[in-house]
Amino acid sequence: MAASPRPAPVSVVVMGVSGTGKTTVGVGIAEALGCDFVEGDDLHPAANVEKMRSGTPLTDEDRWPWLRAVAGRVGEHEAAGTDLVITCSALRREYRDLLRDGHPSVWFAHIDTPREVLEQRLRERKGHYMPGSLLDSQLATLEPLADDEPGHAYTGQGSAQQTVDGLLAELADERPR
Ligand SMILES: Nc1ncnc2c1ncn2[C@@H]1O[C@H](COP(=O)(O)OP(=O)(O)OP(=O)(O)O)[C@@H](O)[C@H]1O
Ligand SMILES: O=C(O)[C@H](O)[C@@H](O)[C@H](O)[C@H](O)CO
Repeated sequence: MAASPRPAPVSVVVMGVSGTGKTTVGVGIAEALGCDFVEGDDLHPAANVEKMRSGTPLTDEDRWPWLRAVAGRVGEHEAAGTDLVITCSALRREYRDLLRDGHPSVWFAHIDTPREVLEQRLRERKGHYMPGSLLDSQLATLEPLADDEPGHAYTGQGSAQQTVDGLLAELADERPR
């Protein structure tokens, strides 16, 4: 009997504004899938990190090299045939189109969290370079997923585990493993 074909790899891009829970939830999704987790923030050029630390929003020009680095990681996993979970704010449609270009494995998991909850989380979070003052620009830049983009938006209002489980259920529905 022929072995059943392996499912095509999936690259879950956990997206959303600062403080929405990308890292927390992304780690949980990667554990459940048993795959690599990559912190997309670690791929920012040092100049971008300094800019955010000083409270200045990034521009498109600042973000392009970073987005290309994120896409590069997706490409490496596709070439190896392995699943991946990677965090990347991916706030605008144009950014997501770049990530998806030539990368059919990409599936966007948008964590959509109300502003009041985000403010509270950013106030309580310690030891991170991203100041809460950048939340306005993050929310103003965010373009929600359109119907023709692969992925799903899920509320980040519940516990992190609820968000992990909700996104995994959508993924299982849309990209059966
Ligand atoms: N229900 C929840 N889901 C996710 N994170 C939560 C939740 N409740 C509290 N948090 C906390 O919110 C903070 C922000 O989460 P996290 O760092 O994962 O967000 P992020 O989207 O990766 O942020 P950034 O893009 O700024 O790095 C953390 O301190 C996390 O522990
Ligand atoms: O596109 C952006 O403005 C940035 O990627 C930010 O979203 C940060 O990387 C992240 O949120 C760090 O806290």
